[in-house]
Amino acid sequence: MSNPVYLALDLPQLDAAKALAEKVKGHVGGLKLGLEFFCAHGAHGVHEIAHVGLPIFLDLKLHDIPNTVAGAMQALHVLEPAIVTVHAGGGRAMMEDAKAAAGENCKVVGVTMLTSMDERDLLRTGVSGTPHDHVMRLAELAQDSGLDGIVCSGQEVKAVHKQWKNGFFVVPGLRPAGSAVGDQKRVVTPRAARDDGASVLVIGRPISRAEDPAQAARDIEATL
Ligand SMILES: O=c1ccn([C@@H]2O[C@H](COP(=O)(O)O)[C@@H](O)[C@H]2O)c(=O)[nH]1
Repeated sequence: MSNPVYLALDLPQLDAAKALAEKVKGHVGGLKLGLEFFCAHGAHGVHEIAHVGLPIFLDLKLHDIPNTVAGAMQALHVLEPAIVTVHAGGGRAMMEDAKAAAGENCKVVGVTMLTSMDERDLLRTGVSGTPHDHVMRLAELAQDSGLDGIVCSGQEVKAVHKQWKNGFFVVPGLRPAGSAVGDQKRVVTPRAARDDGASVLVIGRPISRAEDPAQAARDIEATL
């Protein structure tokens, strides 16, 4: 089985991001580039990181009208990402058009409810009910829209996996036992997420901020 860990390269400096990716490349299965990296370094930065030789996950969380999101997906073909995220809250037409416009080998996954939010945060956005119910509702919409899978927390992945057997499930908000939680609220360990059906384990600070990132990545790999 290939390594399901994708390292989130949330670093402002391109050189530092490249150096980190080179250090851990033997112990992770892919590299995730998000808004912080893409806003700072754009397509050039993605090409630079692609030289490391691991699959690239562009976590851009696209959320706009269908025509605009489809145009953005088209523009990403040249970067050959393995995975791209859109917000499931963008609705059915947006997700259908995003998937139709994606490159042939690119998985499109819908972000359901950010792992940094809990039930109280959800209520403040005007949505009553539990994170579980909200994630299940958006997972069904993403599946009906033809997406490959969703992003959810490790607290929901078991239930989603039961409902969507061949779905592709990306799980961030992962913390090895004893590590700092930071701004994440719906957190589980990497092992628990994998056991519950996660396809990809997204891990950032527990590796990138460790004194020895390669050792931290090895330690996580050993728990899986
Ligand atoms: O719901 C979500 C969606 C995306 N993320 C991203 O994952 C990483 C997590 O980083 P850590 O340092 O391990 O907390 C980060 O890039 C987020 O943008 C998420 O955390 N939750």
